[in-house]
Amino acid sequence: MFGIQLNEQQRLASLHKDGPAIVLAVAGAGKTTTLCTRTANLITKHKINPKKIKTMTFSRAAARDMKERFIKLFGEHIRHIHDVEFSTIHSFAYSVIAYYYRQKNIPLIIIENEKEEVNKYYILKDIFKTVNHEYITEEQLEELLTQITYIKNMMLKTEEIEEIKTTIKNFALIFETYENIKKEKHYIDYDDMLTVMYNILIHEPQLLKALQNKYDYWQVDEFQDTSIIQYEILKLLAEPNNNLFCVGDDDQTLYSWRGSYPKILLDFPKAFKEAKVYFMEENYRSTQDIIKLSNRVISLNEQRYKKNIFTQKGKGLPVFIEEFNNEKTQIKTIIEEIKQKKQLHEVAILFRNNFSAIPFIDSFQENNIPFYIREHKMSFLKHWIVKDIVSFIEFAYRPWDLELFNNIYYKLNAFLSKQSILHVVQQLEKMDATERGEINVFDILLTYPHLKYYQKDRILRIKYDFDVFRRQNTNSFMHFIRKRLKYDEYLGKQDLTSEEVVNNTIGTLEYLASNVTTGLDFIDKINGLKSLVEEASRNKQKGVILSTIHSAKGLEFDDVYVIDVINGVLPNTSSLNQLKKYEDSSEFEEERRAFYVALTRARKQLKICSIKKRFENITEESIFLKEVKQILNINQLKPNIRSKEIDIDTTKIDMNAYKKGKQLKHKAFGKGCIVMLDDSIATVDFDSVGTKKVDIKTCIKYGLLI
Ligand SMILES: Nc1ncnc2c1ncn2[C@@H]1O[C@H](COP(=O)(O)OP(=O)(O)OP(=O)(O)O)[C@@H](O)[C@H]1O
Repeated sequence: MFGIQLNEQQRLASLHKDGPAIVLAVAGAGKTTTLCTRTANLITKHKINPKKIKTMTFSRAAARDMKERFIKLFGEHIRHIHDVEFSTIHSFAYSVIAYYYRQKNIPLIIIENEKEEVNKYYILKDIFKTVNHEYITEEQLEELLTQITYIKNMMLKTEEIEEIKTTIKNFALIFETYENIKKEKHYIDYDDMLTVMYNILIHEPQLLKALQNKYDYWQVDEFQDTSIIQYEILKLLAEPNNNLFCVGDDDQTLYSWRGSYPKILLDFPKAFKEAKVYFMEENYRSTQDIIKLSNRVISLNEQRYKKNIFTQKGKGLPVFIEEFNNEKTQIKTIIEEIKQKKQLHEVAILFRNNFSAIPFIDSFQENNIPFYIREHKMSFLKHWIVKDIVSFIEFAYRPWDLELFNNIYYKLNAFLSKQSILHVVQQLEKMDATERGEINVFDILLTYPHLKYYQKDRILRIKYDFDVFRRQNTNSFMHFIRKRLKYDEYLGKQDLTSEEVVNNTIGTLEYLASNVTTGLDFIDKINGLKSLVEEASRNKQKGVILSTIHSAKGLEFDDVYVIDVINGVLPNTSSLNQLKKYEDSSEFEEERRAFYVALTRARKQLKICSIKKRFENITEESIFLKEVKQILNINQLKPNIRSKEIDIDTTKIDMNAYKKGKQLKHKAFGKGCIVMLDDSIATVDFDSVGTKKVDIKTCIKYGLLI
């Protein structure tokens, strides 16, 4: 009726009206489409008030996308279409808590914002210091936060919390203290939104009843990422009619670290005996080659329900594997290819970690290529190592700035005591503003009477180094900070849970540093990137999409590049360690699911990109890439992809024709033009079949080059 030709399972699911139902489906099977159609059916066919339908999904961006899609599909048919609510369970919980606290006159203090005086980061750092008598590292703080999220989402009991695997000393005590402080002061963090809401629903039957009456139909997209507490909340809300309609795919579970519990998806029919189950295995998104590969990849996971994804679409373009020499050639090649594309918003670059995006953002800006970032939180730019490097450089130019000095003095390997710093503060207090603006903190430090001779030596040395560095004003600042100021040694001493993150952060900074001429330029670049990221994530302009795989869930694009497919990134180091040390494959399988999600985002063209060197370090081939090569039997194809031994006379190449993008004719593929020349390989964009790699000898033979 709405112009979409649904298949039988989709049709039945979209006509489902009352009682619980679950749609178990493969990627691209039309789960979201079915959920939207069902919503439209409820409104138009069964005359349900749009305000009575509540749909929830895993992220704010996903909720917004779903609403846009719903309006695009059914805007013409439904009058009050904007009344249908799409949200995350967290934002729904927040609105309930805010209402309840208002009624009870309880102050509601959210402690998520790092910039506010009271925030969870500060509280946890403080508790850690009191309990363990030492400062928490950024890595430990991250681990602590992840574990708190996990405990809350899994509704773990005290004895289970004590059993939890962690490197944090006195974890259970820290957790308990944190909970007590929040309770006493009415502080609420992100995870509490769920636990507090759950407790309200349990203890306030009237409010629960009101919510049950407010909505008649509850729907959940991406149900595989629902945690235990979210599930418990949903069950309470859906009572007594249990009009709970959920769609999901266990192969796309990506958030088990934060308590996603796909067993819920598969146990749904047991929990709701009267539940209707709909299965969907036909993919409507991608061409055959993409689907065949994705299916084979995910079939290598053991912890899954077997399904067989298929498509009726044509074979399409072959899946490309691109093995670049380093990150620079990866960027250069992809950018050159992108420049030839007409619909940039149909091109997505997907990555496992957001530091992979930084060099791309930098190059997109240089090449004037519009782009949109799905991730508003580019954690790389907020990373403590980035802050440290910026503080070092700024201090070199502002040696009187005590605040900067406070950020770095204990990272200089000078073993400075708190008393020596206090001495500096006291001396500064005696000076007037003009004097203060002219001194060098090191000079004051040297007047501290209790300095040991080796400390004096080190301070003089560091002061001298900073002076030389400032005078020279070159781009060797990374070397200066890492080697001369011995920041690498400081990093080596840190109790780091993720060496991978440190190496990649330093590597990315080295990459950015290689493109500037002075330390000050570098700071400008970092600040520029920060505003660029903010701008590009706010404005949903029609540009290339840069997204983590996690944020790309639910989306689709004509062309997809999955970049940095190397061991230590995809799959990540932690999953590889778990696998090697403990033969525990659960994390590794989650990484494979992430890879699967990335592959299945592509409609027409899929390129899996790896690099042999990353920031000058030799990389290890991704297990996933090896698997893909085996599946595609790529070793046989390899000579066609990169034919190394061609002896060509480069003087015969008409570079002008290439640069002007002159159209030339290939015997097999028809008209095309070369978009990129790399060693002995040309990337040719053919009108009929899209981009192909052709060795130059063939180009010459077929007249693409003369
Ligand atoms: N019956 C159909 N006929 C034609 N196209 C369809 C049909 N069902 C879905 N599609 C199209 O298939 C694509 C995938 O649909 P949708 O995003 O709803 O799948 P999904 O199961 O939610 O995907 P995923 O879980 O991978 O995010 C969309 O472009 C959608 O328009």
